[in-house]
Amino acid sequence: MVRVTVPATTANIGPGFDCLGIALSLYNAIEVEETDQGLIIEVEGRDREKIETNENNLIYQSMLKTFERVDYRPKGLKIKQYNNIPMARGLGSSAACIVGGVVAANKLAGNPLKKDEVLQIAVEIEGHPDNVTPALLGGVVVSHHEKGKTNYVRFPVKEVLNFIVAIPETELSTKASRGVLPQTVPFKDAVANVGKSSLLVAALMSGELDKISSALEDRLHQPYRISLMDSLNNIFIEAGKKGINQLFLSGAGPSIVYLTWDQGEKEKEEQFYQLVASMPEEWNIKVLKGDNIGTK
Ligand SMILES: Nc1ncnc2c1ncn2[C@@H]1O[C@H](COP(=O)(O)OP(=O)(O)OP(=O)(O)O)[C@@H](O)[C@H]1O
Ligand SMILES: N[C@@H](CCO)C(=O)O
Repeated sequence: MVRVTVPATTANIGPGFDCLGIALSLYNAIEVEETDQGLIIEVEGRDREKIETNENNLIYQSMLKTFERVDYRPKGLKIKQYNNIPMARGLGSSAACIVGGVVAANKLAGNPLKKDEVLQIAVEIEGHPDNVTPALLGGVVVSHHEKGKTNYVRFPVKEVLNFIVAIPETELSTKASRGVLPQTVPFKDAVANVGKSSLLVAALMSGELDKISSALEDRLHQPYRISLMDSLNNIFIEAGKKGINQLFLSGAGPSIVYLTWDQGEKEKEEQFYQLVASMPEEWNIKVLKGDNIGTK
């Protein structure tokens, strides 16, 4: 029996659209074993009622693609999922399934694939690299996929960083959230994002955390996405008025991350909690750390 744990991930981190992601201390686990025949899929934990337990299951599909790639044919499979990452909230639930499935299948086949080959299959399935790269590798990953190849640089996420994640009950699929993005943007907005995402990566890598606040502004996707949910709009506007600037939409949303590192921020953190609690929907808050291990 093979057991794989995969971290949640938060992608984009504001301006790093489709190219920046960080692994977080919230995990899904998958247990897989070969059987004599058939397919059994059991699911425990979050959102279990929304998950297909037949051949359409995303973990199974990811395993199948991997087995085909390495020419391995198990007679039957039993898959057990233990889910803590909420689906369709911007925390990389599908990425965790895809990476977990590919890694588990590779292990059952005797590990014929190297890590970068595992990553390649995961990116092909997910369609963008910014969740699956930190899910597999842990840490902060800057990635770009073109001409069938994913180039990336990975570095550790600083221990001092806290990721206060506000998760609404409302779901927002990545597909729907990508559907509201513009085909073109003003040149000045593109230039601003290049500058901000470059500054953000440099600050996260060097530890010059005081540079992060001004580097989190995004003009390519957040302005269009936060209009999808009144509370998202209200939280960003009200937080800005209170000088709470280290907020970003987690991946395609709707979860929001408040990035903190300074013990002196306690009052602002309390104001953030109160702001989220004042929203009409049910929001759940998790205080997470970065994960530097990735998939185990
Ligand atoms: N834990 C899971 N178990 C099985 N299938 C899943 C799981 N999470 C996601 N999926 C599959 O992936 C599809 C997309 O999932 P989801 O809506 O979570 O998208 P996503 O891109 O991962 O967004 P997010 O990052 O918000 O989770 C789902 O419709 C489902 O088929
Ligand atoms: N970069 C992707 C992240 C999805 O989690 C998006 O924003 O659509």
